[in-house]
Amino acid sequence: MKVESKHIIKTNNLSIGYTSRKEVNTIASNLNIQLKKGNLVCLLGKNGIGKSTLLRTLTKVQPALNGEIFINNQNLNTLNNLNLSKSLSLVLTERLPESNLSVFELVALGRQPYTNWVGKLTDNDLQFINTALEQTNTTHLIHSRYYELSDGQLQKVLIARALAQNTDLIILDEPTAHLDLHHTLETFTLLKKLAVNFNKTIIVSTHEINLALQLADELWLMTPSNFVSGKTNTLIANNYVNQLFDSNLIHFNKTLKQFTISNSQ
Ligand SMILES: Nc1ncnc2c1ncn2[C@@H]1O[C@H](COP(=O)(O)OP(=O)(O)OP(=O)(O)O)[C@@H](O)[C@H]1O
Repeated sequence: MKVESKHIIKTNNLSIGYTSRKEVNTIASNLNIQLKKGNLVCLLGKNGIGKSTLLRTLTKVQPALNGEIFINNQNLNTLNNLNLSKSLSLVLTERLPESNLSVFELVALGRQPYTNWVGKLTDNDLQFINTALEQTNTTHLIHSRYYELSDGQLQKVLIARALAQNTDLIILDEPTAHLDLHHTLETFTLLKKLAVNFNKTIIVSTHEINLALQLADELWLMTPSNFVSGKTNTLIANNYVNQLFDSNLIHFNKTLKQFTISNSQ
């Protein structure tokens, strides 16, 4: 009998990167990720290290260079788009193409995998949409047009769309990049709540390192030499966190569990 793993995401010797006609640019290789359900994971690493590339590969937005990815024990390559969109939702930072959609219509798109061919929304769909708007504090924007939203408002609406999609796994690429401190905290608190109260698995790439250290159940750290994952305290104790930046300007204070500015003297 085949024993199925409990991992919502599992990778075998995954390599990520880009292929052009002339060459292969490998960003990271031999990634063996195993993630259990119900965790808030923060993916950390300096600019250009490959966080977006990893998230785009895990979500089939771009192909893996090598290796395998399993989502809920199913090989990503064998998942069709409908089943993929019932398994995971994705929040990217890139602006969508210009459109006339209202916030309601944008969030309603999250229900697309569940609606019939006419796309008629049921009471159940409306319930998911309204709850998603409430959870992200965007109900007041419901009639606004996409192009009228600030970057921060749009980010929250896109999170609402992912919530309306009601998937076990939600993957977000720098969701707080355009948010002020208050809204950043609000977003992270919401993500944590979704993991704790609703057993959602959330993977979020972020530069909010100090927040990640406080809130994440697990960290994924990308450095030029390796990829490590694990509980925050274990990674701190094993000196992985302080290797995130090769910089004289900041250092990691183990007692405070924070990066602080280095003494210039
Ligand atoms: N479409 C692309 N084609 C070729 N190379 C790319 C492409 N997109 C990104 N890269 C390269 O891949 C590397 C990793 O980029 P990526 O965007 O994944 O980093 P990141 O960790 O998300 O960075 P940031 O924190 O700045 O958003 C970079 O060297 C980047 O130049």
